[in-house]
Amino acid sequence: MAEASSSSTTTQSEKPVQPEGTYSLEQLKEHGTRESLWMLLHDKVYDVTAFIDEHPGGDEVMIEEAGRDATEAFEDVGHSDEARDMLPKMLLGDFYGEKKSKTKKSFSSNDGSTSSGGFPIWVVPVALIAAFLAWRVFLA
Ligand code: HEM
Repeated sequence: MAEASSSSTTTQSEKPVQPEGTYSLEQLKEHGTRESLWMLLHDKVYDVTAFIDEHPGGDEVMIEEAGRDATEAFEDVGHSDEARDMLPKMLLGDFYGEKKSKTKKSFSSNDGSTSSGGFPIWVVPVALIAAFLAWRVFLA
């Protein structure tokens, strides 16, 4: 009854609210058997349970890709337009969140690079010494 959700102090600090009709990796993983088989193709989640036995490429490959991102496998086969036209019927919704369980891909800008605005501090004295030596050599 009480509809007092004005400025609710949500204690959900980490996770943003998942939009309705979207499916997360966790949900996808829960449907990884032939009893209930979901797969992710091009950021969309499909329920392919009823299609497993009808799949011209066999059920094994489908089960292998169950509950995960099957985009690469699907594209590697070079499925026909006919195959792609079957997809909308099995569509559940959009994918939500990260596809992989957070792979650490932090690019720590390595020192030593002369990239814009950041060269090692020792370059300055070395350059000065080199300049000084060059000056001496040419004047000698
Ligand atoms: C819902 C998703 C999928 C649909 C609707 C689908 C549909 C089809 C269809 C219609 C074919 C017949 C050939 C064609 O028209 O391209 C086929 C063949 C095949 N599919 Fe799928 N497929 C799906 C997912 C997958 C996945 C995830 C794999 C994993 C590798 C896969 C592997 C194959 C293979 C190996 C063939 C046999 C190709 C051949 O013998 O020439 N399919 N699929």
